[in-house]
Parts: sequence; C-alpha cells; structure tokens
Amino acid sequence: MSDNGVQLIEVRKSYGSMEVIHGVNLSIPDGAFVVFVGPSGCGKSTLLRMIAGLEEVTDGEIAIKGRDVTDVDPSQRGIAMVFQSYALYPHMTVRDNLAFGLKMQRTDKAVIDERVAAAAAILKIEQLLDRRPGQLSGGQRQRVAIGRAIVRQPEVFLFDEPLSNLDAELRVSMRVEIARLHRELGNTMIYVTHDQTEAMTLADVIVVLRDGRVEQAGPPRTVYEDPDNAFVAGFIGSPRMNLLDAVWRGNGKVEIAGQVEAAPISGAGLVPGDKVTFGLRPEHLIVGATDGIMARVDVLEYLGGTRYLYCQLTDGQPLIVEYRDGPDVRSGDTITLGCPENRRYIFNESGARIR
Ligand SMILES: Nc1ncnc2c1ncn2[C@@H]1O[C@H](COP(=O)(O)OP(=O)(O)OP(=O)(O)O)[C@@H](O)[C@H]1O
Repeated sequence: MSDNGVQLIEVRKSYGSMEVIHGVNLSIPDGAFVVFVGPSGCGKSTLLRMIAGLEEVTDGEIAIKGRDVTDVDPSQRGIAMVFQSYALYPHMTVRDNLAFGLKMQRTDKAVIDERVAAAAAILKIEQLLDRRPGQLSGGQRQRVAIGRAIVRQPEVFLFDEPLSNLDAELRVSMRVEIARLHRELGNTMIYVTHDQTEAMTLADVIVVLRDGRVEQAGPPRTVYEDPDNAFVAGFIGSPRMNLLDAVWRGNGKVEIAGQVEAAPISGAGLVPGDKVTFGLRPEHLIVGATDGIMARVDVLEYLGGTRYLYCQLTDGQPLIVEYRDGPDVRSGDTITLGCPENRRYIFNESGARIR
C-alpha cells in the first residue's frame, strides 16, 4: 500500500440489507484538498463518517498515511472533524472548548496552552477566548469548531458542510479562511458540501458521487471541461449544462429541434438515427450567431453583470443562455445561438460521453 494521504479500497456500507455505498475506490494524495459533492442522499456524509470512524465499514478498507485504520478507534486515526452544527460545549469558555480534547488525552498543560494560543492566532479569535459559545456569532462559533480541530494536530481534517449554517456573506469569507488554512497547514482536507462554488474554489480534487458510487474524480477544471458523463456534466456548473434531446446523423452531425449542428466527435459506437444528448453550457452560448440554433426567449433575468435568458427551442425544449454583452434582448424575441465546437458535448443514450 502506498503512503498516500487517505486511501479507500472497495469500501462498502450497508444499513441492514440496504447497501448505500457500493465499492468506492479513492486515492487521496497527502496534502490534497478533496471535496465530495453530489445530490442529497448520494452518500457524501456516510463516506466522510466512515473515514472518521463514526460509521463502521461494512466491507473494504480505509488507510490513512499507509496505515489500515478500518477498525481503529476514531481517536486513534489522526483525524479531526468539523461539523455543520459546530458541536461546541455551551457551558465552557472558548479556551476550554479548544483545550477539552487535549485535556482528555492528558496532554501537558504547557503544550495545551501553547496549541490553544497558536490556533487562536491562526483563526484570529484571541479576543474571544474567555467567552462562551452563546456569546459568539455563527461565524465565530465555526472558527472555534475549526480551532478545536487544529489543536489536535491531525493528519487529516474532515469537514461536514461546515459553512451551511452561515449567511451568504460570511460563507464567502469563511471559505477564503479555510483555503488560507489549508495553504498554511498543508494537511490533507476532505470536505463535504452542497455548494458548487465552495467545491470549485476549494478543491484540488472534486469527487462527484451519485447513489453511493463515484461518477468522476478530478481537478475542478477537468470535471467542468471534460465530464465523463451527462450526470457530471449536469451537476457541475451553475446554471447547469443544457442537456438536449438530439439525434446522431453521422459524419460529425447531430439533429436538434429539426436543425443540423456540427458535433466534432469520433462518434464511436454511434450509428445514424441513435438518440443522443447534446450538451451546451449556458455560458458558452453566443447570442446573435449568423448560423446556429434558433430559440425564443421566454423570460429574462437581469443580474447586473450578466443576464440569464430562459428560452425554448422550436420543439419546445427549454434552454438557458448566459448573456453578458451585446444588443438588447427582450422576452418574445427569437435569437440564434452559436457555440464553439470544442464546447459541444455529446452523450449516448446511457449518458456516457462520446468523445
Ligand atoms: N442510519 C441510517 N440508517 C439507514 N439509512 C441511512 C442511515 N444514514 C444514512 N442512510 C442512507 O444512506 C444514504 C446516504 O446518506 P448520506 O447521509 O451519506 O447522504 P448525503 O449525500 O450526505 O446526503 P445529504 O446531502 O442530504 O446530507 C441515504 O440513502 C440515506 O438515506
């Protein structure tokens, strides 16, 4: 086994007779920031909790720094977890909350004081050490929760939606703080989130899960630009990729809403007449192309820097366009949409990408 940060080998989890994680293999390099994303119920938290040792592994193996920890007690795994709920002790001061885990391990008082001071400095909460959690804002509480993980000096940090209880503005600033923390500490971090932006901005590697399986794992840019299947293509990116019903016509052509468009792919495995999905990202569509897909604008959303056009193709299929500059467009207008050829995606009927 390599001495990589964290390894999951054929990991399975069942609750009773129901298997919810179906043989996950992952190799997380030491020091990487890995983000698990996927729809509700896909198994993100279960996977994280198995790495933490809070859930038993039904089958397979988990290794941290080359050591098999599958059956090791959570406290002996070299991990620290930060929860969405903060899980602070309400009757203790911030200082005591930070020190508690180390006290339980009978760590030397001088060492505890030193680590608490260092964590407080990193998180800029020195002035809060004598307060109780009830006297802190949500963002401050989350800093304390992170501080409690830092003082334990774990090999691996695990974050379970740590920012989802914060308001939008605070989420952004805490997100930047967590990125800074990763840069300063250099530890392996595994992070679960529902938030696309958190995933894209924090991750070295995004792991896209669906129904207890890994659909794709790779750097944010790879999962965005080079998705392996229609599910990943539709999940990564906001607004989501337009996934349109089309028919393969052969020779690098697809037919969509009665129009023939170029799809510069090999077409391997396809025969003319096959149903395919034509994927176009809203941000890659060019309004006013001389030759392109015709669409009628139904609703227009103005967001300042950009506009979203909610359109319909001539066969009624919906399509979203992100529109930044150009002539005024109004609802009811018919527009012609272009898209660079290298930004056109084709998926076969079972959703696999055809390259
Ligand atoms: N204690 C349990 N008993 C039975 N089934 C469970 C239990 N915990 C989780 N599950 C099931 O396991 C699957 C994965 O759940 P999990 O909480 O890991 O998903 P998630 O991706 O974290 O979802 P969310 O984003 O909604 O938090 C779900 O189908 C869930 O219903």
